[in-house]
Amino acid sequence: MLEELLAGSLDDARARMERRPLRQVEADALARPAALDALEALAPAERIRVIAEVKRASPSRGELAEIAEPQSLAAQYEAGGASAVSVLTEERRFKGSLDDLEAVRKAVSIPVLRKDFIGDEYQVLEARAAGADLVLLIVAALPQDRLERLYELIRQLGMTPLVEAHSADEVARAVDLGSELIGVNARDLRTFELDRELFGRVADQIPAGVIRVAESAVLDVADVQRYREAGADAVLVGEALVTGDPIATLGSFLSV
Ligand SMILES: O=P(O)(O)OC[C@@H](O)[C@@H](O)c1c[nH]c2ccccc12
Repeated sequence: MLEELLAGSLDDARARMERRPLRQVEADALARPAALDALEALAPAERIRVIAEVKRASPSRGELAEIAEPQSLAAQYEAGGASAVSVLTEERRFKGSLDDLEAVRKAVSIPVLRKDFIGDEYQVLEARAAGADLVLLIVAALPQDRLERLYELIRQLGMTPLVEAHSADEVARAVDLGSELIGVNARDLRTFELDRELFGRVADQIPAGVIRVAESAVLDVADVQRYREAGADAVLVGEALVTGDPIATLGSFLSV
């Protein structure tokens, strides 16, 4: 499944590149005001931080919510105390787009993450051209040399890579990169199975000073509490926010 998702995102990017050549996207990326400092926005604090996700659907959970105006949802996330907004830009299975990201970027003043299956430079440039401050890199989807190249490009463009792992080995690869922001996804993107204990098992492998993010299946306050106790600096939450009252849900998560 992960291979299929990555191939789909890369195909869609190639189709966009026919209309908007790399050099043009690069010029747009470089013309943007500087990216926001996501490491500062997500720095460990007394309270857990929330990265709130704009998510309409997913292959594992199906349709989640009609989100006609991603910018209004994101504004609610900011008002509710989120530290950053994640925007799914994958079109086929998550029903997102780069237009969603651009609209969100205009509506909030906290950092915005491009959440997609990133495999080439064009997608990274597009992210910056649309105003992203952070870009997700999924360790399981990329060989180490490609991971390193994309990681460096994200940094050169002034953005912050969020490096996502789903095993002890993948956490080791994320640490080897020198990553300052590491996400542990409870969901296996190959099988879609959940492992809620994974974060607790690998958290100690992440060096002090690196920001630790627990991702996926954070549905209630007890999940947030469990991750906080296991050492999470932040949680990345989609479903619970798009299917409920975002402000009230954020409030309860932030009171942990
Ligand atoms: O909706 P949830 O279970 O709260 O999950 C959010 C986020 O962690 C999830 O969307 C996600 C994490 N890593 C990904 C990689 C690709 C696509 C999606 C994801």
